[in-house]
Amino acid sequence: MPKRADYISWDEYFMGVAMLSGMRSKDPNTQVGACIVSSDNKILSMGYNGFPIGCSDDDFPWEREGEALDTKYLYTTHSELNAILNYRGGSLDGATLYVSLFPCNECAKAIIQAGIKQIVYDCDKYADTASVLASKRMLTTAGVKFRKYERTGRKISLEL
Ligand SMILES: Nc1nc(=O)n([C@H]2C[C@H](O)[C@@H](COP(=O)(O)O)O2)cc1CO
Ligand SMILES: [Zn+2]
Repeated sequence: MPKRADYISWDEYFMGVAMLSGMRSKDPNTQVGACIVSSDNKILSMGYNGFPIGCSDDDFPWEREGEALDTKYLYTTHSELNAILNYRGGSLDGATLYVSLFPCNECAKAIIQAGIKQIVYDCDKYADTASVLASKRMLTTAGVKFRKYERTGRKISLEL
């Protein structure tokens, strides 16, 4: 009997895990998920965007606009940083980051400093912002490769 032919690819698997992780986010506007993978295809860590541990999802603001202190932006940890910080195994040198939204400049710094060498991203909806332009400049200069995830159109259902 031949092996199954319709199994998911590595890219579908890791981006799928990143997106599943993003589904844990409480952010009402943008849910982001990240998955860090070793060069031999082992999942090392995952993360999603949210407030730091101990900072209640119910007490801190989810607003996008208003006084800076009353918006989420000063308080959220991005999925990529959470994935880096969640890793307890040692070095991330040479790893690949799968992320559902292109990393900002602050996460780019953490990615570079952690030794992550590739990024596979899905959405790039903030491509025109200074944050993402600065991010791409740093990543390119530091030799971190990035490529857009190629959607296959395959429906992956988790209905149980
Ligand atoms: N790469 C990213 N990873 C992230 O985890 N985030 C988080 C921060 C916020 O919680 C949310 C963005 O909110 P909004 O401005 O689209 O309503 O996504 C944002 C970016 C964008 O650079
Ligand atoms: Zn970020």
